[in-house]
Amino acid sequence: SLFDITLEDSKVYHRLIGILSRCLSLLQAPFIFAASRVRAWEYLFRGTAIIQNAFNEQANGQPFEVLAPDNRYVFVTSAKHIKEVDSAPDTVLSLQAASKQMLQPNSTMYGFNWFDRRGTEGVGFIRALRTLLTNNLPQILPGLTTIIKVRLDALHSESPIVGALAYIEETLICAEIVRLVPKRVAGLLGGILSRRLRSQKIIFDTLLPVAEQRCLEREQKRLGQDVPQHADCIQWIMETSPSQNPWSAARIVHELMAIWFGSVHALSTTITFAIHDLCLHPEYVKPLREELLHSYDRFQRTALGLPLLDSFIKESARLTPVESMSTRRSALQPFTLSDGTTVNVGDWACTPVRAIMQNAEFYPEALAFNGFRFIDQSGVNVESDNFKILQPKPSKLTDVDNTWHVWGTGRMACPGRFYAVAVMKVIMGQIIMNYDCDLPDKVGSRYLSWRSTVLPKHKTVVIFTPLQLI
Ligand code: HEM
Repeated sequence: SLFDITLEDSKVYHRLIGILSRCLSLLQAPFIFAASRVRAWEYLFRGTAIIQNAFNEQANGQPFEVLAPDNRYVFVTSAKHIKEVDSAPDTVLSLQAASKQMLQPNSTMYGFNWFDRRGTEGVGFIRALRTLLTNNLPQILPGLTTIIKVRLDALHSESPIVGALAYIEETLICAEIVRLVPKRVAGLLGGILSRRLRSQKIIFDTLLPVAEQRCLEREQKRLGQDVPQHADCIQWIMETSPSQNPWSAARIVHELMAIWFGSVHALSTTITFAIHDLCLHPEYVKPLREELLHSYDRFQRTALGLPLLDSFIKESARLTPVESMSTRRSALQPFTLSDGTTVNVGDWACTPVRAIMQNAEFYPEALAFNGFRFIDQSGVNVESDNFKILQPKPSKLTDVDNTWHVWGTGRMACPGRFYAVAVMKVIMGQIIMNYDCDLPDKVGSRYLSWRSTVLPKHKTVVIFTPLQLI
């Protein structure tokens, strides 16, 4: 009957549609996969923009995901989720495992291979840096001021000088290569590269005899002999290492190399951007110079003060942070946030530090440079109307909170931040008090972007003119 034919036809039709849509979905799956892989590789070159776009489009207080060739990143944005990440045990979400993946220490730090789990060999370095180094700043700063002053003079007469950052650059490049090649060849390639990298060997060989002497003195002290007193990081790292199983000289040097990496790169880049900002906003030079001439000596003696400079560097770090990703934790076990988002083994939980710091919800006139936005109005006298104190609450560069993730968040926030800020103030202070700076090309691009990191371009020129010559 007509009805039977129609029914039969419609069955054939539906079957055909079914086959067609299965074929399409079979074709679509590889297409979607290929597109997501292309996007993952794009992350290497446009990571900062990709994170920002994902934050703008998807976040709204919720976690969002970004893919890289070797990782899935789950960005958390709300105070609640940040707390959940911070409270996860070190056996589940690990900062050390994330750092290990980033730096590939086995290939870049002279065979150092630290444990994924934090605290396996103690966390003495926290006391060494957060407490002992910070407490000793008043003793360190006068000497450091002299070193920086002499070094700036030398740089000025010999410029351009490069090479001081070779260890950091070689470490990053080597670690990136090892991260991106297939796992089967990563070990072999890492071995070849590490034998060819000279800077890590030079650092290791230079520090080893010093650490050996300190270990010898440790032994002599144990036997009741008189030994020299040392107040420096080598000594503090040695003294805060596990007492049951005292570290060898090589182990101490490895720890120093890891800390060195973490400290030098972020510090030098942050200062470079702050110098650029001084050139781009010259109206800040006068009040900053006045503050320094009036209060630098006190700062040198106490490591405290200089609120205008503090706020200026903070504003520079807010608008040009070195990193767009903070609070990195690699999942050693699956982890689920309270909204159901999962972080699988090998994925990272992290925070979008740049996007949060440039969010108008937390920072009024978020994209405008306001060098004194963080100062406490009651304590400082800034005469010009050009300088707006925009934040509802004053804050310091060393602060850590849910809208300021430059130092990480929660219990693992950077223990070197008090030292880092003091060093930045010494360098910026010496530059502002002794030089006028100028950026001849104010409109050209000054940054390189790789993954979530922004670096100043080598070819960006800043002219330093000594003040007495003006
Ligand atoms: C501008 C300079 C610096 C920046 C932006 C910076 C930033 C950071 C960040 C984001 C973390 C991760 C915290 C987390 O994930 O919650 C960290 C950790 C760390 N930083 Fe810094 N840092 C700087 C300078 C320094 C300096 C100068 C030192 C040493 C003197 C240092 C030593 C460390 C150490 C040892 C850790 C690991 C902490 C842990 O495992 O608990 N940093 N830093």
